[in-house]
Amino acid sequence: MPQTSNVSTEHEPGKPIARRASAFRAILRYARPHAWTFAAITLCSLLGISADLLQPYLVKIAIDDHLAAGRSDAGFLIGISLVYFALAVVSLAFTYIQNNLLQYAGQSVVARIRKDLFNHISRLSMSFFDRFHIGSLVTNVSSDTETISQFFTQVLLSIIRDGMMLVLIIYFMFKLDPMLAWCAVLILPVVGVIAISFRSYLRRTYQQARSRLSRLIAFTAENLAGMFLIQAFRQEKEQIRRFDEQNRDYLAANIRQVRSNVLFNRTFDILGNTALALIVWLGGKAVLDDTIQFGVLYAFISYIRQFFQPINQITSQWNTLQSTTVSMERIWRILSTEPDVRDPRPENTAALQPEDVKGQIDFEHVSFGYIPNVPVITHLNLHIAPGQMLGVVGTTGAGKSTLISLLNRFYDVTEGCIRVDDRDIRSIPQEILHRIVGLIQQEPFLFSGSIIDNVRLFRQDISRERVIEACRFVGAHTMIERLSAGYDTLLSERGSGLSAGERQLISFARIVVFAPKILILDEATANLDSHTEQLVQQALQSVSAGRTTIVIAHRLSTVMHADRIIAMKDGQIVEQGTHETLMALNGYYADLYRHAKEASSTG
Ligand SMILES: Nc1ncnc2c1ncn2[C@@H]1O[C@H](COP(=O)(O)OP(=O)(O)OP(=O)(O)O)[C@@H](O)[C@H]1O
Repeated sequence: MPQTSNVSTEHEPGKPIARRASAFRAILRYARPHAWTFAAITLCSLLGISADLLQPYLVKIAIDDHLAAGRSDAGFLIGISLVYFALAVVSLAFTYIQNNLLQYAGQSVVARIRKDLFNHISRLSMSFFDRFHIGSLVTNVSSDTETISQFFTQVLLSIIRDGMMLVLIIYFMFKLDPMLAWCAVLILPVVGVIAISFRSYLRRTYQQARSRLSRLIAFTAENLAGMFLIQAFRQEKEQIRRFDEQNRDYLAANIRQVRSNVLFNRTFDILGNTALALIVWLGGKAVLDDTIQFGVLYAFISYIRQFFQPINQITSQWNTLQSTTVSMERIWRILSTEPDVRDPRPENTAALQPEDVKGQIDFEHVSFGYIPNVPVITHLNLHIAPGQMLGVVGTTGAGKSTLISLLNRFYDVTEGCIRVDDRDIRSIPQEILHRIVGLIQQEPFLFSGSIIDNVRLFRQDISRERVIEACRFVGAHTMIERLSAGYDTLLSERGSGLSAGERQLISFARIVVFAPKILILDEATANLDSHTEQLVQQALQSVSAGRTTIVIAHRLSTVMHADRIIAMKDGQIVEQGTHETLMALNGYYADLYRHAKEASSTG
């Protein structure tokens, strides 16, 4: 089957470490164009840290070589103070430059990832959207990219800056006193063991919190979209109960995550303080025994304080690193998903321009199923002549919409082929195919924006005059003129300020502007009252002239006047002909017609 998944699902077995590593490498490649900036950040960090770490050493020189030695060289002390001040300024300047560069590079990298992610999702096939929750995708585009941003702006800085700081502190400590330095450094393996043993637990708690948040977002989005239905069926209480349950789950997971983070960080604080106490005791004893000078102990205590700062930083960034690897993996899972429906290779591409298309459609032995081994369409043959209007009827689940999805190449056929003007649609680039085939759905989708932009789908090369002309053509002009700001009226999300018929007329105008040679209406008049349906029917007459038109309808009155009607059942065409010939057959279509009539007279 063509729709076998290329996407790993949440529960996919496999090699998580290898998968995580390849996701990490792939995301890191986004930093490549900024390699020089990252090199400059490293240099600035090195200079800033060196300036920081030289300060205790200067104090040591002042104490041991001058104050303790009883020299009264005020000029020298002033000199040391000035150098100390200059070092502080140098450290500040380089830290400032380094932070600015890092924010610039990090945010640019993430903006690029976000752009690629959105572009990629837009190109993915419908089968991908069948498998992925919209809520999860929203989380991927918004919060996962934000977590990756933290990696580039915090974690990477910590690895560069704190890593170098740790090495330099160890260098200075050994230079001052190897015995005390060994005591400090021996603590490092303990730190390592604690970090590793916490690692998998922290990752698990983080993953749990994330997946519960995704679930909560998906639930909220779905409920907001279906609020009409929830209220109509008085399901508010049940939905609130389910929301509460998921909200509590998320809260519990979040608290678990925060608790384990705090435990992790406090363990490090205790470790740091223990080391400090040890050094004060050992170092103090050594000063009393006169084996080291007081200035050395002072500098050593300063370094040991700073020693735990980078370790603490790196380990606390460890948590962010955990979240980042999860986010990188989730984003990479999407970025590495290949669309099931692909454009043809250049050598297989049919030379077909939308304006030259006549509009002939052929389905040849077409079979298809959404799920492997569950066929929805089987060995279907259908010829539609250019300019013909074809009505498609059938009971629910018969496969009518699937037929349309296949013609649009939202999915690829499993067997057989579909041709437009004798060209296999798999040889037509999708961009061209979608200019040839226009689709009007039962619930036309309108974006937040003006009416003008909704008709021309934000394409600035389509003039306002052309939009107005199209609206006049479908009979929407008077209705639009009556709106508060006419064509510039801003529609709220999904056009909720307009009636179903008005939204439908706007989508007809869209078709006129984009002028596809083949027009598909999927139950486009199902939601309309009879007066609005009449308006839309008139618009349909005007719009379908000169176009091959396929009309899927539950209301058989919509397709009665079609040139030909096909009646579908279980993914096959069981009858076809004009309304009159099908009625004369007194078979499946006639049955549907009678049922529809009875339903409308009792309704
Ligand atoms: N995205 C999908 N994933 C899995 N199965 C699907 C999907 N879309 C449709 N189906 C199944 O395919 C079959 C045909 O569905 P289709 O939507 O084509 O029927 P239809 O004739 O248009 O029905 P209706 O008149 O109710 O819209 C149904 O059994 C349906 O459950």
